[in-house]
Amino acid sequence: MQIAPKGEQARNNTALPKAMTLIEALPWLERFHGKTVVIKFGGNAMVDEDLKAAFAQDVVFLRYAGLHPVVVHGGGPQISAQLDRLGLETSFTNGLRVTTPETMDVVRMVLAGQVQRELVGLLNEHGPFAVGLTGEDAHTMTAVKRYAVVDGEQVDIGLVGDIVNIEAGAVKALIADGRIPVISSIARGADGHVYNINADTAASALAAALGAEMLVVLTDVEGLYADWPNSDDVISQLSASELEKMLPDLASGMLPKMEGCLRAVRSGVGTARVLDGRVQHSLLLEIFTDEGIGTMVVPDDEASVLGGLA
Ligand SMILES: Nc1ncnc2c1ncn2[C@@H]1O[C@H](COP(=O)(O)OP(=O)(O)O)[C@@H](O)[C@H]1O
Ligand SMILES: CC(=O)N[C@@H](CCC(=O)OP(=O)(O)O)C(=O)O
Repeated sequence: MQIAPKGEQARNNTALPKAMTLIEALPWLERFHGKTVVIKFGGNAMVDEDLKAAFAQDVVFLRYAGLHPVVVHGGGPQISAQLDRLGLETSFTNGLRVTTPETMDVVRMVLAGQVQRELVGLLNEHGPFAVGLTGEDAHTMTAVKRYAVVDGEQVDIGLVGDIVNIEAGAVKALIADGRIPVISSIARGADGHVYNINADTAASALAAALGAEMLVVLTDVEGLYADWPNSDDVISQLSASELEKMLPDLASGMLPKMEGCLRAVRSGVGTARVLDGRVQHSLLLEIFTDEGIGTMVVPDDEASVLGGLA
C-alpha cells in the first residue's frame, strides 16, 4: 500500500497542462485511428543519432495510438558516402542518381543492408514491431526503366526505375499482424533487372496502393519554400492543382518529393505532408497537435475544408 502525503494529490493538478496536451490529441486520434500512414524518412533527415531515436519513438507511438505506420526510407547521402569510399563517382539528373550496374550493387547494399537494418533495430528497441523488406520482396514493387527529360530530350540514367505495379499483400499482412513494415526503395523489373527507385517516388506509390490516409515526407528543410533559394517562406498548405503549376520550377531533391505528394493525393491519399525531420518529434507534432508544421498538399476538392482543420 502507498499513502500520498496530505495535499500531494491536489498539487498534482499542476500536471493539468500535460493532460490538456493529451486532450488536444483526442480529435486527431479519433480521426486517424485505424488509418494507414506512410512515412518517408529521407537520408538527409537521418544524420543525427538523437533524431533517429526520436523518429523511432514517434513511429512506435503511432502504432500504440492505433494508427498503422509504414516506413519507406531513403539513404541518398549514405549511398554517396559509400560510393565515395569505394572510389566510384556519382551524379544526379533531375534529382535522380545515374545508376550503373556497379552503382546499383552499392545502392542495394547500403539501403537494404545498412540503412534499413539500422531503422529496424531502432524501432525494435520498443518491441517486436519492425519487419524490413525491399520492394523486391513478394513482388511488392515492380518497375520499368525510367528516363530523365532534360531540355525536352530523353536522357538515359541507367538502372533507375519507375514503379508500374504494387502488390501490397505482404505489407498489408504485416500491418494486420501489428507489425511496422520498413521498406527500402528498390524494385524488381519485369525485365529481370533490379531498379533503383527514388524513395519519395516509392513512398508515394505505396501510399496510393495502400489507400493511405496520409503520406508524410520527412526531410532536411522546413517544408516547400515558395521561392527557393531566394527566400525561406514556407508554403503551409496548397492544393494539388496549385502544386502542379509549381512543379516545373522545382529543383533537385524537392522535385521527386513534390511529384510524389501530387501523385499520392491525386490517387486518393487523404493528404501529403512535407516536414522538417531535423525537428525532434515533428511527426507527432504534425499528426497530433493543432499546430500543423511543414507543407500540406490537399486534394483540390477538399482544399477549403481541410484548410479549416489544419
Ligand atoms: N522549393 C524548395 N523548397 C525546399 N527545398 C528545396 C526546394 N527546391 C529544392 N530544394 C532542395 O531539396 C532538398 C531536399 O531534397 P533531398 O536533398 O533529396 O532530401 P531527402 O534526402 O530528404 O530526400 C532541400 O535540402 C533543398 O536543398
Ligand atoms: C533513383 C534515385 O535517385 N534513388 C535514390 C534512392 C535513395 C533515396 O531516394 O534517398 P533520399 O530519400 O535520402 O534522397 C538514390 O540513389 O539516392
